Amino acid sequence: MATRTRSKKTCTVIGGCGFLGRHIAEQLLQRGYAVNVFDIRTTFTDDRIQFFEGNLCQTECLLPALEGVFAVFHCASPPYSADDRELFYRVNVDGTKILIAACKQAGVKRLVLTSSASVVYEGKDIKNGTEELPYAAKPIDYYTETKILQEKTVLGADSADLHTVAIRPHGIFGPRDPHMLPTTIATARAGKMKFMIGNGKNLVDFTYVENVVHGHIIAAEKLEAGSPVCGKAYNITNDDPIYFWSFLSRLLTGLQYDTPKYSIPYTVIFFIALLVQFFCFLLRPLVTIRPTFTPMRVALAGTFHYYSCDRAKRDMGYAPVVPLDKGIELTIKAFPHLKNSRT
Ligand SMILES: NC(=O)C1=CN([C@@H]2O[C@H](COP(=O)(O)OP(=O)(O)OC[C@H]3O[C@@H](n4cnc5c(N)ncnc54)[C@H](O)[C@@H]3O)[C@@H](O)[C@H]2O)C=CC1
Ligand SMILES: CC(C)=CCC[C@@H](C)[C@H]1CC[C@H]2C3=C(CC[C@]12C)[C@@]1(C)CCC(=O)C[C@@H]1CC3
Repeated sequence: MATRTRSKKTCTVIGGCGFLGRHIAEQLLQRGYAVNVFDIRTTFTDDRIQFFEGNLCQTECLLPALEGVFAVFHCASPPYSADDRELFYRVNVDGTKILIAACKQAGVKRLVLTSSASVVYEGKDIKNGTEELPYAAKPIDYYTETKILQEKTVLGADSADLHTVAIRPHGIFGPRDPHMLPTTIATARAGKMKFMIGNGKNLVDFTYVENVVHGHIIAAEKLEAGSPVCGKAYNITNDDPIYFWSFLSRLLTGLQYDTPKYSIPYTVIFFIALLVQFFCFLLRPLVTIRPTFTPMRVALAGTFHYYSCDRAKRDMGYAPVVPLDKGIELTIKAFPHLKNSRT
């Protein structure tokens, strides 16, 4: 049972049992806040945290977790790999509207949304992209389509009653990451990490989770009447783009797997991924096949996508707190169970 001191400000983390949400909750505790976690599942226990299990689409579940709260961090979402349009719309779009209304009802004054830098990405190169870029007219998947609608809704709700801000991280990695590192290792274990997509020289942002957390917390602290952060979106990265394949190779070598030795031209593999997607679609009535290399993953692996975080530096004094090399080292250390046992 969480013990509360009157003097402590309380924050609620929606999606606080997920990868990023749990890191936000733990860092808030470190910085002296009391913490509520709201999630549809409970994945860990901590005596200092008050847990609320429920669906954010239900106001009656949300309200008890929002009473008397200083700031709400909204980082709940279905996983980006879920191929379920209806679920994305229900949680990211409808659920976010329900959360905004519940925040207003509970008198919450600050709402920080975890958006994504990919709201402006259409599968084509982005180099040092700023927040001024237009939203993707053709988002690469339902995940991105609903992240755009979610961000517009949250920023549009900014008012004197409820101040809002959207943080746009990119390629989050770190201890307990359930996505990037496990997918990379699973691909290597399946023997599918033999080829590099393109020439390997496409720069991409990979952001250590503690930097993403730091961006969220300083944004919440700045979120008050008259502040430039109200109603705005902010890219939060490590400010140190790296070649996509160098990054993956460092994770692979760190866990003692071989790195890709050959490369295939980007357009060739993109075309193959499109063909595979088409055949999977034709076969759908008979069998469901989930290919590893979808056109979306090929695009993410073969194009430039790195972003400027100058706006966050200027408006909220953001600077990464963990350098990329250190982040990679800490991440590798956190996954001893994924080390290659065959070497
Ligand atoms: N992982 C990445 O590289 C990036 C993630 N993001 C965003 O960061 C946020 C957090 O992502 P992760 O921590 O990686 O994902 P995650 O899947 O680890 O965490 C999401 C959490 O939301 C919870 N959730 C889902 N639906 C819910 C519902 N209806 N009600 C209550 N809780 C619900 C899940 O149970 C889970 O614990 C998401 O909004 C995602 O779009 C943005 C950019 C990059
Ligand atoms: C080729 C191969 C097997 C690569 C493995 C790494 C990928 C799993 C990641 C590389 C770039 C990542 C990324 C995301 C998820 C994981 C990757 C595809 C996001 C789609 C996660 C959600 C977002 O908001 C945007 C991210 C962009 C980069």
